[in-house]
Amino acid sequence: MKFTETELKDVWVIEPQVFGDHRGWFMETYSESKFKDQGISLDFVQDNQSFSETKGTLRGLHFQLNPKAQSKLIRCTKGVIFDVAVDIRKGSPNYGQWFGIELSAENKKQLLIPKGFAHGFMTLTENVEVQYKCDELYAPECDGGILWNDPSIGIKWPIDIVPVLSAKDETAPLLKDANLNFTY
Ligand SMILES: Cc1cn([C@H]2C[C@H](O)[C@@H](COP(=O)(O)OP(=O)(O)O[C@H]3O[C@@H](C)C(=O)[C@@H](O)[C@H]3O)O2)c(=O)[nH]c1=O
Repeated sequence: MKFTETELKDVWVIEPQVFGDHRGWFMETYSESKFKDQGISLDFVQDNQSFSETKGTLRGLHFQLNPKAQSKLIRCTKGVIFDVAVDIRKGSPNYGQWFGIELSAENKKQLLIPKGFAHGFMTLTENVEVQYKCDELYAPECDGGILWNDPSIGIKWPIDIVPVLSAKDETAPLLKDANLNFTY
């Protein structure tokens, strides 16, 4: 398992060791001890999976507020996504900055997004499955969102289209108007 910290402190790209043989391949997708060796200690309590039919579907940017903030370990198990983390911790030197990476069933990369970050992804193929682990349970009363194309963040989404969005995501607030309770 290879861990690479991104230019956004605390956001990690994790690449598995893939063992191939005549049957196919095997990989570990999470190892408590290997994460701890990197100084990353998380207690995952919920696993999620989503399916998006249409290329250009965008889910995000989402977070849960304290005290139900979530760290997420994200991977794409079918198709390709552009996965994005935005630092929304007030007082962080990277406040409002984003990191994006292609995750795919083929490249098997994972993105680790800590508490205090918003998360979103755009599907770059049809029929995309995304799976992620969370270290806090779903708490709809703490649900929060930021508009996917907030110009103050300036995410460069790879496909220049009006994406397929949920009704909630279409009307999400700008970062400057979002109700946030994360501190750095
Ligand atoms: C996130 C979530 C949703 N739900 C329900 C609520 C709703 O009726 C339905 C669909 O929820 P959403 O529209 O919020 O699903 P979605 O837009 O896929 O939300 C997800 O987006 C990505 C980017 C994330 O980072 C996730 O944490 C989550 O916010 O599923 C749960 O029951 N448990 C959960 O953990």
